[in-house]
Amino acid sequence: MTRIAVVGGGRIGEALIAGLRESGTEPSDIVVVEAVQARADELAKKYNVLATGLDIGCEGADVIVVAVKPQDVPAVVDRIGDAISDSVHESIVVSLAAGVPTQVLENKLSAGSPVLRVMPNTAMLVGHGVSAVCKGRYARDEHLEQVVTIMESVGLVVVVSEAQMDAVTAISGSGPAYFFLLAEAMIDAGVERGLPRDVAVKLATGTALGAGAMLTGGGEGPAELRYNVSSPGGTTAAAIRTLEASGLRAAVADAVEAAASRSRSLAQAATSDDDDDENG
Ligand SMILES: NC(=O)C1=CN([C@@H]2O[C@H](COP(=O)(O)OP(=O)(O)OC[C@H]3O[C@@H](n4cnc5c(N)ncnc54)[C@H](O)[C@@H]3O)[C@@H](O)[C@H]2O)C=CC1
Ligand SMILES: O=C(O)[C@@H]1CCC=N1
Repeated sequence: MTRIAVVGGGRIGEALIAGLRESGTEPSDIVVVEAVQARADELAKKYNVLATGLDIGCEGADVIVVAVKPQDVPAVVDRIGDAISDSVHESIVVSLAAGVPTQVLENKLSAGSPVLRVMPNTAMLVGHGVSAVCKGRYARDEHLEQVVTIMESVGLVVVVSEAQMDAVTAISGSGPAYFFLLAEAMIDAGVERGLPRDVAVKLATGTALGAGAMLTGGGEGPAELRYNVSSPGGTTAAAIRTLEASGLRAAVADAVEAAASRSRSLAQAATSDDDDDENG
């Protein structure tokens, strides 16, 4: 059994714990380290897992998942490094943080420590997460396999290079929010057309579920599926023309560039913190 310590029990830490529990991971194989005591207690109760301090949480952990804000990663990994430096047990350190390069973590740990990055998304909560995994400098293939296996228990996994992580973050890390915004807009538009809100919610969310299943069904691609909805001279063609004229594609491209750019700047923030530590 792989013992997993999740450091940071916020939104993504909880999504991981929930997905792991749902997929059958034993509660005794999960430990959560969360700075806010009330939140730690909440997670411990909800998922029947141990909530503890960082030293005890890291002790004997096979995989230590860092799920704190990017800006907090250097300080937290510093403490993890202290906690595991004397251990004979090898721990893999996995960062979920947007932007932060593996090198920042490696610099805080004993020489040669295996570090990987994973960019997951909140759909882990329902077993349909999408995660991209990349190895740091000292991680070997068996470390990669171990992390891929964990993330596969909560959804789909792709292996990428670290250079691709900003783009991944902008597509699948932040991506659920883009679909949620579209769903909100559809619901509000339905209400504007006179539908009761609960009916509009059912229509929009059920349509999202069906469209998602068709998109991931392994059959036709998105353009082909869209053509099949668009009857000649019909309603869909009229709607799509309006969406295109409103600049939907350009808006999506700009949004993805904004997210990737923000990811790059989070890297700079974490790297400068790292430099400060090393210089001072
Ligand atoms: N929310 C999302 O959809 C995704 C988030 N991420 C990454 O996951 C990380 C966390 O994001 P969220 O969960 O959204 O943030 P969040 O703010 O909800 O959670 C962070 C948690 O870490 C805790 N924390 C802070 N310092 C700590 C410490 N020293 N020891 C233990 N716990 C500590 C905080 O109390 C908080 O509960 C970020 O780096 C983000 O880039 C990655 C993919 C998706
Ligand atoms: O918004 C964020 O910064 C995090 C990373 C990807 C999704 N949520």
